[in-house]
Amino acid sequence: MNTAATNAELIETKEKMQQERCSSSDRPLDPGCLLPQDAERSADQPGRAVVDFPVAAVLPAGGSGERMGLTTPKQFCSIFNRPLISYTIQAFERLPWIVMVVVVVAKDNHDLMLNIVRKFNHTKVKVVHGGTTRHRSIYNGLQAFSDSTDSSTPKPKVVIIHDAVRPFVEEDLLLKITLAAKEQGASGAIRPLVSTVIATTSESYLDHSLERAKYRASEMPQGFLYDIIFQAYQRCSEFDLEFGTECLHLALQYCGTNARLIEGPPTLWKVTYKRDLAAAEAIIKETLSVSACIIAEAEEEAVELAKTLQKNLNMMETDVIPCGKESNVQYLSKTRNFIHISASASSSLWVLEMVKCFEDIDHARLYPVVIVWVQLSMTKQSADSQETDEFMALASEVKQRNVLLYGIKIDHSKEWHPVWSSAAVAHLLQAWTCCAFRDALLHTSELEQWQRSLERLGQITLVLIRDRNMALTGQMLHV
Ligand SMILES: Nc1ccn([C@@H]2O[C@H](COP(=O)(O)OP(=O)(O)OP(=O)(O)O)[C@@H](O)[C@H]2O)c(=O)n1
Ligand SMILES: O=C(CO)[C@H](O)[C@H](O)COP(=O)(O)O
Repeated sequence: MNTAATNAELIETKEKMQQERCSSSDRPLDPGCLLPQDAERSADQPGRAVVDFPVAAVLPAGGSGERMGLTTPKQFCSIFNRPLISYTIQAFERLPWIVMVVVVVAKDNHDLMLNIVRKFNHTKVKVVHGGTTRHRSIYNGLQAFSDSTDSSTPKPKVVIIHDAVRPFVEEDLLLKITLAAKEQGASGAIRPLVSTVIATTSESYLDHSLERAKYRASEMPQGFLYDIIFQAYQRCSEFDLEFGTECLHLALQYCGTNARLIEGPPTLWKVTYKRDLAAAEAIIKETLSVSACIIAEAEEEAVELAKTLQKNLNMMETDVIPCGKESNVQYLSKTRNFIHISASASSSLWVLEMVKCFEDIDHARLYPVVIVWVQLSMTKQSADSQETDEFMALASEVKQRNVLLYGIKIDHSKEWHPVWSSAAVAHLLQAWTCCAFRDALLHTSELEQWQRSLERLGQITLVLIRDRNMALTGQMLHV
């Protein structure tokens, strides 16, 4: 960036980002906000304005994640240095119409949870202690609202219950669940069954099988009028609290409330096994890499390279903009991937200024931001060790602030291709009499080489952005 952005511009950008986060824009910032199926919004989508009553959420996070088989409970496992539970909290907290998020954790994890809340600046969270089963934990979470002496947790009209280990939940669905819960008393998300459900005998023989098309998998989120679900938990049996797995069932059995069922997207699935963590990471990566901003320095070659790279990155939405304060700041709110193209040796000032802007608008708090610095080298010199060390040091400095910096050097020297410039071949070439033929041949070779370099540049840039590999930051790759 040539000139630092003014505070007013940054404040404006931050406000714009907040509006975009809260709006139904088609390219939101946060994974969870943008999943392909949500682009197809149904015509009967309820409007945001209709939520004119208090809505709170209870996220049970008091389990130990036995099926995951790790020592850390799955809700505290990290993706991009951020625990899963924080992604789920954010999915609720970002919605202005959700006033409070009660997170239920085991007593031993209380401090860990408070640290997460502090570190990721969650502002609507209240932490309460869980019980020995999921139902007991949910009940504890609901009780947080029943204490009339605690003004920090006023009783909501509708409460949404959602497992802490289901990080991808969209506003559309939360709205539908909330409105259906208000109208009907209870509502829940469902999915078609993947496998057929069968009943077995005690000797492990088939007893009978269910007609798959008639049944659905019960997922989360589920919504309830607070008074109904709280009453259901007060009335239910010890057996229910110990062995039950379905909140909708409690509302039906103990309050006579039939839940309205709403089909949700496949991304609602519950992180249960190790492979689910990898799947969650893949979804986050995919969502973070839908777009990029290519910023070209003023040199003619840099601008040309930017345009070519844009063509080669056709799997992503890209914009090419000149390096300058307005454009740079404006684009901060649109993507978390930046490709800076320059023909000069150092971009460290630009990188530091960008990182400062990210900090000012809190752009890298929740998700890592990628900067790929593409250096167009007009001479055939390879980077000296001081240059490499400086780049490494810069990358490790900005990594502390969740910015992943990678470098790619692309050689565009006017010298001949190495194969042709060997002494022997050069000698032969000098002997040529037909200069025009010789020049044409050399030129073709250079062009092919350049073409290959451009293709590799596109491929490597895409991989760096998609993979967001922490270990590769500070590397200066050569194409
Ligand atoms: N005593 C419990 C048990 C579960 N949960 C929460 O309920 C959600 C769904 O439960 P599940 O996937 O079964 O989580 P775990 O019980 O942790 O997993 P496992 O059954 O593999 O041990 C999770 O967010 C989990 O933390 C809870 O709050 N309190
Ligand atoms: O999908 C659900 C429907 O309410 C629950 O998340 C599920 O039943 C939780 O059960 P468990 O803790 O045994 O995995």
